[in-house]
Amino acid sequence: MATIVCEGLTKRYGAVTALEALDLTIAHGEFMVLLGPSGCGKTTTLNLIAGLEEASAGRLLFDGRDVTWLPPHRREVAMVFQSYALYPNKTVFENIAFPLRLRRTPRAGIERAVRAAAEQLEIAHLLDRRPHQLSGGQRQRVALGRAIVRNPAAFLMDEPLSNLDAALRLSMRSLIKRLHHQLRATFVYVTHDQAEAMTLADRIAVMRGGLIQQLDTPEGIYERPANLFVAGFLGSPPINLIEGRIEDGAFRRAELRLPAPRAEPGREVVLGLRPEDVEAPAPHLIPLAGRVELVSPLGSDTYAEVSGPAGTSLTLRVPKGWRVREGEGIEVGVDPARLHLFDRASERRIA
Ligand SMILES: Nc1ncnc2c1ncn2[C@@H]1O[C@H](COP(=O)(O)OP(=O)(O)OP(=O)(O)O)[C@@H](O)[C@H]1O
Repeated sequence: MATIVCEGLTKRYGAVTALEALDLTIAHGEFMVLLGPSGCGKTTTLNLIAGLEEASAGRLLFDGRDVTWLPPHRREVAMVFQSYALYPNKTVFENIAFPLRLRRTPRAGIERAVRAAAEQLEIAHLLDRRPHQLSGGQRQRVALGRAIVRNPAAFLMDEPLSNLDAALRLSMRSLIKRLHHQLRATFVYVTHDQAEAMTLADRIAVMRGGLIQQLDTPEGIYERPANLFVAGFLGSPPINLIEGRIEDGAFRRAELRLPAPRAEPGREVVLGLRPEDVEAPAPHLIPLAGRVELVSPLGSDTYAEVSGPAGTSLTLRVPKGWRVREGEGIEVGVDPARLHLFDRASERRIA
């Protein structure tokens, strides 16, 4: 296990700043997910931690020890890539055994470690095969096995599941979560998939443009997004964002009026309402009415595109048991405590 500390970690490629003075502490045994759109600096961060790239500025500490200039093989971290990076001519056994052969581990030790990892990953029956005789999911298990036998202080994973189909991604996600519980090692995991981030992470660092936008638990990020970018990036279907102004302790946009007691008057704001934060109307809820334009039944849930008050277009989750039809009216209730409010200019959360 290792605590990983990034202190002002910066990476420039010529004029491009891929990572801007990143401060991040990853605790012993923590599952940290770096989440963000393409080009936000996730892979750069992981490569710097692995030692595959050199920092332009800043420091990297493992358990208090400065490793900024240590070569990758002396960092005791294991990297797992999207592409698996297996040796095509070696068997599964030899692929997993490879790092131990490099270390000149005695044969009995190799045999024991490879078998144990293969059992853990449920690929013990595949040890004699070669990579081309395996499915994508099995190949990724081999890559994980090769990482496990090294017994590293930290596992670094760069989009390890993105080459797999949806069903397999789900089962591999569970496997990785189980491995984290069993191994009790520090995991740093890069993805642009919000569902993967939410289900795996102890904490998520949401990144954009080489900067961390928010660092919090999955619940914290979802319930209290720090800014408009984070609010829009997490949630499927995405959060409804409505521009308006604060007047008399309320959010106002034409005839639409919602309580916003904590915001200062005159402020230009954006109101956030998650599609699932509506329910059947009730006395303690604010009524919200509109016309159903489109119904999307997804099996477990049904969503409606609704033309709402003040020219808004909203996506709402239809309350359980309701039947809604396109072209008809709909009225739901909104709990004011579930609304999000952001400053329009700074895009930061107000309440
Ligand atoms: N070797 C390089 N030379 C020049 N620019 C680079 C290099 N590697 C990365 N960059 C730039 O640095 C920025 C961050 O890249 P990085 O790969 O860390 O992003 P990412 O969030 O991992 O994206 P993706 O999900 O697409 O892999 C991008 O603007 C990218 O174009």
